[in-house]
Amino acid sequence: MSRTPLIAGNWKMNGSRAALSELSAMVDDLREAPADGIEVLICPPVVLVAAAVELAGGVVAIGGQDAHAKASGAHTGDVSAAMLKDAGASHVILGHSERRTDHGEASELVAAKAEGAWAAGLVAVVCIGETEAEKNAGRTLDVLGDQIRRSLPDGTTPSNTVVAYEPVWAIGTGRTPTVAEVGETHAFIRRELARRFGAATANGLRVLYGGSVKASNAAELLALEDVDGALVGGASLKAGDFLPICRAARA
Ligand SMILES: O=C[C@H](O)COP(=O)(O)O
Repeated sequence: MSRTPLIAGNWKMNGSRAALSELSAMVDDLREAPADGIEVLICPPVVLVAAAVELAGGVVAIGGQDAHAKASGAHTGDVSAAMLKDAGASHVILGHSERRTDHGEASELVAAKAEGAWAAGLVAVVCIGETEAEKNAGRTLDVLGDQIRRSLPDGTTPSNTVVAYEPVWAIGTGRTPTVAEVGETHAFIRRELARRFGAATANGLRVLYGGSVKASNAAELLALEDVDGALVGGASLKAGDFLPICRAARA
């Protein structure tokens, strides 16, 4: 089955209204020379989502970086998926390792948030990944299998969910697994998805790789059979860094 590659940028807690000029540069470039057959998504801090949607003009999809599981209520400081949808977002990142670490988010909460995202009509980009200690203990596949079982709700489909594999130790460090390791891990994830949701769903689900993706390593990672795009952090902040990654994705 052919899966449309998705190149997603996660700005994390970076950016300001002035930084939206980088999004404008991405949009202008992609409008002039469309990356045919590729979807491009930028997830800015929540306060910039509405402005980003306007600037993106449908050329680049805009998403949030987290959302509460519920649609509304007494949850000071939180933002719901319905609010992101209302602001024009189409996707939301859930269960990023920084949320799991900084806010103690467990896989069950991530699954509840995914259901909340679906109810609002957003695509959930659900993140999984092992820590360095787990990798060194030889537990990578166990950890990923467990996160797939508990973070992805029944009802996961290729149209409501994207999976992002991010080895925690590769995030923002400049270190990545070897290309062969990424290929093997993604093949494992695809097999686990098939066990959980059946072959047809697993073959349709996009599985992104994230962790120190940059222009110089994007092509070899994105050429792998089971890698359907990238979740890019640092290299998504500047158009000059991000656009070459988009161009490296196979259509
Ligand atoms: O969500 C993005 C990832 O955490 C990757 O971040 P990075 O590209 O800066 O390593």
